Amino acid sequence: MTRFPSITDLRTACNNRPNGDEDAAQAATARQAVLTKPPGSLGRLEEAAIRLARWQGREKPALERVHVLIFAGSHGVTARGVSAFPAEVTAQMVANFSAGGAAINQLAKQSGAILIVTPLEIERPTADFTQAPAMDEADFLTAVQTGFDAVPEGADLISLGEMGIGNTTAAAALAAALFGGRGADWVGRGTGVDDAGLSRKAEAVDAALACHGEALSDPLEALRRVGGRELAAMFGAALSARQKRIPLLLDGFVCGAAVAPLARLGEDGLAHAIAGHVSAEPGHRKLLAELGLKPLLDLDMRLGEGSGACLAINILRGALACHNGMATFAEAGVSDG
Ligand SMILES: Cc1cc2ncn([C@H]3O[C@H](COP(=O)(O)O)[C@@H](O)[C@H]3O)c2cc1C
Ligand SMILES: O=C(O)c1cccnc1
Repeated sequence: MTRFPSITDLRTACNNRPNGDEDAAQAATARQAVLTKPPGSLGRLEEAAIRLARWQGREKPALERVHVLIFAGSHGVTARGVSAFPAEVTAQMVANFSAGGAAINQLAKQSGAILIVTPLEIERPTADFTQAPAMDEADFLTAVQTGFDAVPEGADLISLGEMGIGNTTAAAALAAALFGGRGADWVGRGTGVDDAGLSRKAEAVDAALACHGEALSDPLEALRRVGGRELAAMFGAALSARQKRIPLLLDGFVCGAAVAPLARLGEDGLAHAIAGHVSAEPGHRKLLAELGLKPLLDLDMRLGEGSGACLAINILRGALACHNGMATFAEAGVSDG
C-alpha cells in the first residue's frame, strides 16, 4: 500500500510513473489499419481506442468497470466574494449527490458508470490562500492520500470531478502558479459572477501570487498553497491511476488545474489522461493547450461535478464499439484499396 507520510514520500511517489503497454498500443494501431473503413476515418475515436489499449494493456480494451470519482472541499477564499453562490452550497450539493438529484447522478447512470462521492472535511474550509497556505502539510497529504486510495485496482477507466464553491478561483491561482501569467489571464465567471466578482477573482489570484512568491515554483507546493482539498484529492487519484496503469478521463478547468502539477513534475505525467471536454471557463482552453491535450467534447458546459468527463464516456464507448466490433477487410471480403 502506497503511503505519503511526508511531502518527500509524495515527491518520490510522483517519480514512479510506469509507462503504458507499447505492445498493446501497437496491436491496437495495427487493428485500426485493417478495419473496414478508410484509414483514419474515425478520427480521434481511433486515437482514443489506441490510448485505452495502451493503458489497459490489451489490444481490445473494455469499459465495464468505469468509476466516476467526485471529490468535494470547502474554500476559505470564498470570504473574498469570488463565487455567485454561498459556501454552504458545497455541503448542500454533497447531500444532493447522495439523494441522486444532481446532474452527475443522471449522467453517471446514463453512461453506465459507478459514481463515488468523497467529501473532504467540507465543514472545515481551507485557509484563505491570499494570506496563508490553503493547507498545512498534514492536511494536504491526507487529501492526496484520500484521492489516491479512492482508485480501485482493476478499474477500466477513472473519470474525475469535483464540487467546491470558490474552486474556480483556486484553479486559476494554481494555473497561474504553474504556467505563469496573472489573475486576469486565468479567471472566468465560474458559477456566474458579475464584472465586479470577476475583478475580485483576479485580485485574489494576484494577491495569492504575491503572498506565496517563489514557493509556487514547486508544483506540489503550488497545489498545497493555492489549491484545495478536492484538488489535492484529484491529483492523488490521477497519480494512483497512473501507477495502476488505468486510463484517466479529465473534466473541466478545476479538474485540469488539479492534475496539472503531474505534468509539471514530469513531461509524460499525464500520458494516461484523456480530456473529456473543454469547459466554457476561458482558462480551460489555455490550460489544455499548455498540457497538449485535445478535448473530446466542446459543449459550452461549465458545471464541474465531472459532468463533461462523464458525458465523454459515451464517446469512448462508441470508439470501442467500432474498435472491438468492426470486421476487418479480410473478414468481410471488402477490397482494401
Ligand atoms: C448549485 C451548484 C451546483 C454545482 N455543481 C458544480 N458546481 C461548480 O461550481 C463551483 C465552482 O464555481 P465558483 O468558483 O464560481 O464557486 C464548484 O462547486 C463546481 O463544481 C456547482 C455550483 C452550484 C452553485
Ligand atoms: O470547468 C470547470 O471545471 C468549472 C466551471 C464552472 C464551474 N465549476 C467548474
